[in-house]
Amino acid sequence: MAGNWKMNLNHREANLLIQKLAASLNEQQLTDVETVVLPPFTDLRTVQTLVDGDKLLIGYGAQDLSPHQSGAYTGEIAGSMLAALGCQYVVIGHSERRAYHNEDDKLVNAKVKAALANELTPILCVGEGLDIREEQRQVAYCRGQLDAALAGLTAEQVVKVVIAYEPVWAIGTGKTATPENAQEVCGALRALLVERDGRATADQVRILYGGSVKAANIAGIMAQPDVDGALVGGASLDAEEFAQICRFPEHITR
Ligand SMILES: O=C(CO)COP(=O)(O)O
Repeated sequence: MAGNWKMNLNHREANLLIQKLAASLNEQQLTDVETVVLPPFTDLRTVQTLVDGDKLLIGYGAQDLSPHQSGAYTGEIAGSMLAALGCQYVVIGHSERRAYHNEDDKLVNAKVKAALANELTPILCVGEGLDIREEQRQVAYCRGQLDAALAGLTAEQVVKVVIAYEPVWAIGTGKTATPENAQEVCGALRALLVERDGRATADQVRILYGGSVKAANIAGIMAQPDVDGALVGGASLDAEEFAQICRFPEHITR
């Protein structure tokens, strides 16, 4: 379960949210469900200090990285810098970056390679806009995005990638895809991985769903065979709500 904080919470607020989250989830729950936060860059040192100091079983990562290793790229953050801060994950190709920063498939592919070169796990986002959904082209569109993002990667590298299917029309809108909508595309993405690298590789890759995930709808989404987790935006800013999402196995067995 990964919480994408987007451009919210300064480092003091981050401190508070991590402490509340740690208090809401016991060690068993954090062992059963891998829990990850993805704060703004300026919060990462604070999160690292808390996680290390209190030995919290909470993973963390960044929301973007530069495709370059170092050099004259004003305003950019290199993968090696994130790794040095103990990050395990980095979001790549979020629809907000594709839309507001013109990130295309080629750049997304370069960023995936930069993440892997620095031993960071990419959380690679794909997802269709409303126009594509209305034309019922979501499967082909998302498969195309995934194929382009993974270009040139070996099967060994592909197993290290986490994929997040986030339909743009469901992000921050309160309109969650139905569990069947999520399964349709997540299943098609896994099928592409089978075609590309074989069943054994495809089965090891974790595929997340994202878009208006809340405690109230997580169980239905997680019950789908090709959904292995969630990428949560707004609801991850509320410690108790995010903790409830992370406790989803209890909802499923109930
Ligand atoms: O974009 C998202 C996570 O990356 C989803 O955001 P919301 O959960 O706020 O819809």
